[in-house]
Amino acid sequence: MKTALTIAGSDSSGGAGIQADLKTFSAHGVFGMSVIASVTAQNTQGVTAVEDMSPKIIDAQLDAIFTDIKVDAVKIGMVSNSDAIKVIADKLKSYRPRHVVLDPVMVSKSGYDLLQPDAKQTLISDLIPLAGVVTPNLREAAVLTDMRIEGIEGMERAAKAIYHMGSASVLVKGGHLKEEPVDILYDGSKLHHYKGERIHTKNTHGTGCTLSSAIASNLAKGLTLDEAIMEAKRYIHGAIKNSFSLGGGVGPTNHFYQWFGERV
Ligand SMILES: Nc1ncnc2c1ncn2[C@@H]1O[C@H](COP(=O)(O)OP(=O)(O)OP(=O)(O)O)[C@@H](O)[C@H]1O
Ligand SMILES: Cc1ncc(CO)c(N)n1
Repeated sequence: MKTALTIAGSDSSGGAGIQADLKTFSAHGVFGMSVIASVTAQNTQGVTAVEDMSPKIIDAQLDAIFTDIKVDAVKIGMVSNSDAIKVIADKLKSYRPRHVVLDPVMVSKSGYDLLQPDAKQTLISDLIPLAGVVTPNLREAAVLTDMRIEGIEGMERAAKAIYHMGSASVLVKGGHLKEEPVDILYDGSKLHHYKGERIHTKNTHGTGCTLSSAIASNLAKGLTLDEAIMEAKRYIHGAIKNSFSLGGGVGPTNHFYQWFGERV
């Protein structure tokens, strides 16, 4: 069985973060593992508290996995501070996993800061150069590049600018566009557009985590990056289409509709 590791934050309500990642890996038939970098107290209405794990326990979790198990793909999500980012970068440099998908999580859908402002520079200098693909949303791409991004042309410029920070490729996600949600990849030579059809629902908690974990799962299974993204877009479309209301706020994506029916 292929394996995938998520290095990210825990979402107590199960819609985003580590929990969304592990559900996505399972739905792809990939064995999921986790390194918890932060714990968030969170529900469908917002984040109320965050506690970061110490660099020491992040380091120990990474060693425990990599000294024993072959990791086919790594997905990195919320890592909120510089020290944690540095530990992760050091371990990736020594263990060299084949595929690294970096989702540069910065702000929750409800507006809570998940990346400390002074950690942005460390993310750029230490982690982006180790990524096979970086998957910022519009806002994250704007923060990383200090650019204003409104439409497709801005997304293309941002993808190129982030590529020049050192990652092998960049997928700027268009979920927050006013029009159809097209995602744009720059791989150093070409721009690729992955089109989607907008689904009108309030229940989009965890879409970014789900997409990056689906890409990591597909890479673990041996798909090319282009195939991995196309397949992940198909997966996120179904997961949003079958998303559901849970709690009083933004409900989660649905990973299991393929087995348990169109609606839960
Ligand atoms: N309403 C929607 N209908 C169809 N596809 C969508 C919709 N919203 C987002 N997507 C797709 O979902 C994926 C995640 O994109 P999005 O821009 O929402 O990420 P994100 O902002 O990082 O998510 P999160 O807020 O969970 O961190 C992208 O492939 C995007 O095109
Ligand atoms: C722990 C965690 N990671 C990522 C997100 C995405 O916004 C979130 N809300 N919570």
